[in-house]
Amino acid sequence: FSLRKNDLVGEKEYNEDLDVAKTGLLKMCKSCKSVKCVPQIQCPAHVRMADHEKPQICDLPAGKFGYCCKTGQNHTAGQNKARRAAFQTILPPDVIEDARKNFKHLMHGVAQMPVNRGHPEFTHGIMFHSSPKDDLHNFALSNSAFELVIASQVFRKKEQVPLDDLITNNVQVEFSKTPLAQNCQSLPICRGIHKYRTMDGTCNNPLSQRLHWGAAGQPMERLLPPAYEDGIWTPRAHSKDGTPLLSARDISSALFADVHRPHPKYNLLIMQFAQLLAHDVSQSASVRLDESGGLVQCCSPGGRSILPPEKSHFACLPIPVSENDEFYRAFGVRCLNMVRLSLVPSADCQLSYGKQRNKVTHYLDASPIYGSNEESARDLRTFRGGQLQMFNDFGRNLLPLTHDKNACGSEEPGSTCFKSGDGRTNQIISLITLHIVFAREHNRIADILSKLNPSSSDEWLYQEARRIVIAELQHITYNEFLPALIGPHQMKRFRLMPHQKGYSTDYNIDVNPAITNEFSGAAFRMGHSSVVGKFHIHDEVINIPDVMFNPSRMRKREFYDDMLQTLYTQPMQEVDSSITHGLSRFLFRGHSPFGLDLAAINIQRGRDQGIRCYNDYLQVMGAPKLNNFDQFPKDIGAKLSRVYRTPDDIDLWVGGLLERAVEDGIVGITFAEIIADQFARFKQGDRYFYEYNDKVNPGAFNLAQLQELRKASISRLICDNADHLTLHSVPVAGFVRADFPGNRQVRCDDPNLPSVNLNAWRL
Ligand code: HEM
Ligand SMILES: [Ca+2]
Repeated sequence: FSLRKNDLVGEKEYNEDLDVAKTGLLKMCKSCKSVKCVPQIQCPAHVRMADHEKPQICDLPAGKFGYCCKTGQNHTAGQNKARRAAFQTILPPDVIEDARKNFKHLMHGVAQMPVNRGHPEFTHGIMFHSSPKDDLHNFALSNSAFELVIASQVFRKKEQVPLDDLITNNVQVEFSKTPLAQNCQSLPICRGIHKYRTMDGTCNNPLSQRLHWGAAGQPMERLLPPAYEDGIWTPRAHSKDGTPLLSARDISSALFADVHRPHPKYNLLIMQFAQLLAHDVSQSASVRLDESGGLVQCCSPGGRSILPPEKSHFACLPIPVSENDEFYRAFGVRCLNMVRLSLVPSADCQLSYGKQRNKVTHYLDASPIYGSNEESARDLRTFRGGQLQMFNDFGRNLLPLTHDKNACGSEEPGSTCFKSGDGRTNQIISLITLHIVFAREHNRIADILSKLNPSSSDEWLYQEARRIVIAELQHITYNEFLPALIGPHQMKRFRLMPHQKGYSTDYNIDVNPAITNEFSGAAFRMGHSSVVGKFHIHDEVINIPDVMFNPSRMRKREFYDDMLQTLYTQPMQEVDSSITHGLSRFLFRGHSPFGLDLAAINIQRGRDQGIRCYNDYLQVMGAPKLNNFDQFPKDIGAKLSRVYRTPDDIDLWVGGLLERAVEDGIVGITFAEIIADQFARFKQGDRYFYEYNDKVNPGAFNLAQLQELRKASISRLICDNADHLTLHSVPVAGFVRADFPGNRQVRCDDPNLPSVNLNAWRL
């Protein structure tokens, strides 16, 4: 459905906004001096300001006003600094003592229920896996963050700190000046200026206090303050009217049926590309039992019941299943395992709410291909000719194989499991296909560069090919993918379209590129609705749960080409209130008769991440809140009213999916805005973005190279890296269904499919 009637892009409302401006509550300015004119969502503190405090309004390129606003960092920060001195700014010793006691108690009370290999919840755990070393590191960091979070809880209670001050970072207590300082993280050290981006994303922003921005391991940011019940880490569990919220599983089964609704325009390749992007910019980590990465179990065997509190790990957030559940009833399942996300101390190490750790580089930098730290990057290289390792399978280059038994969860001898820069590569076989495309592209480019410049070193070839691959990925994302996803209107308002010529001047040193909880915990999970339950490959029908963490089919000679063809020809599913049972009943089922429910997981995860309810995001975009279920279309309103007490309770992921898609886009307006904000950060906050000149980017492309990179397209990329056994032609518009009017199928050698000419890299 559309919110247009009561908000956002309607011409009438735009004029009304201007009337308000003229009558004086809001001031109008033609252009913003020293600050930028941004859409309201990029100036989110405006919702907490009185009318006379609001920033000046200004015109945005595609209509609707924006705010003159210094934006891009610390959105949840308080506006009223004067209030800060109201409470203690030092941490009293008894708070520290109590915090340490509480922390020890939590760590000793942990349950030791095993999570068995092969079970759906074991496979769910693999989603957060990267390497044994990283598990160890994560365990230590997460414990540090918990000790600080507990200290914050004790302090808040003792000092009676108002919730509002806490969630807007208005309490100035620095742990670095207390005995808890050993839990603080140190800032990275950057020596000189790097021509190439670092593997872990450090040293991107040039200011000394911001060298960690966007780096792997840094916390997720937020658009709005968290919705924790205690302001710190207790998940939202109550309706605005004080009654308990319904279980995420009940909401999932009432609202998200499995209805086949093929998208009239877009194909599955766009779904698959979206997942690769999601993995590039976000990987959270679940809390672990011990240093070796043992998984936490919150349900009794067989999911028969939720473990009682005295046997439960402190990070348990299991999903209750009703006795009469339409699906799980048949198996006697009353509990779906769910463990809360790991936290990380923030760089300023101040008393605050819990901040979730992102394990990968926040930047859009092809980290799933190269890795998010120096060590995993080295592990993927051959150190000859700039090449990445490949597994040569009877003449076809596939990703290298791995023996890490946690990468696919299977211990069967001889089973196939691939290695890449990301621990989730084997999650679904179509994702592996795209990984192979990009890894082959790297090697193809390194090979051409070495022929053009025979005396160049392995390091130069590797870094230069990497820089080109990242540029291609960024260009395809901003030129082909994003316009399809969020529509042309948002592209203009957020200034996201690539330039046709010359350099972009959009770099903004004040923009923190970090992903927001709203993006990774809700908006970009829109992709789960676009997934299809069955792949059709010639006469074979493959149920998706059968190819999750089970990639052996990739070794069939023609499978890679065939899978690519399927991604081109099969439509994606509409992004709406339908989720395939392959995800909502059988997720990671393996050999079990039932699996997990990803829709319920997304809802529960949103509560874990402290994401506010849907209505708050309508407000931050400048749209009125929904006060009544009657404001939704009849059937949706009726269903919603059965699972939520008031419209103020609706989870963001749910509300966003129920909206009608924006014009010429795939997602509704709320997700479109959150996604647009995020991709604006990836662009404005990344010094190494491919369109910047050498005043900004120490590894800038020259103009001739940049002009070549603008020829990159998803279809050229696939053509250049296919086996050409069954795939010989591609549609010109690669994300659009081949049968969509106006889309043409061309042979891979057709000159109408331009190529990036690497002669521009001859030294
Ligand atoms: C193809 C089938 C897919 C499966 C089986 C799958 C499964 C999962 C699972 C199990 C999680 C972790 C859930 C949690 O515990 O919170 C997850 C997270 C996520 N998924 Fe998917 N997903 C799929 C496709 C996609 C697609 C197409 C997108 C596209 C945009 C996407 C975006 C995300 C995002 C943004 C996250 C959060 C990542 C993080 O911050 O950790 N997924 N997915
Ligand atoms: Ca990345």
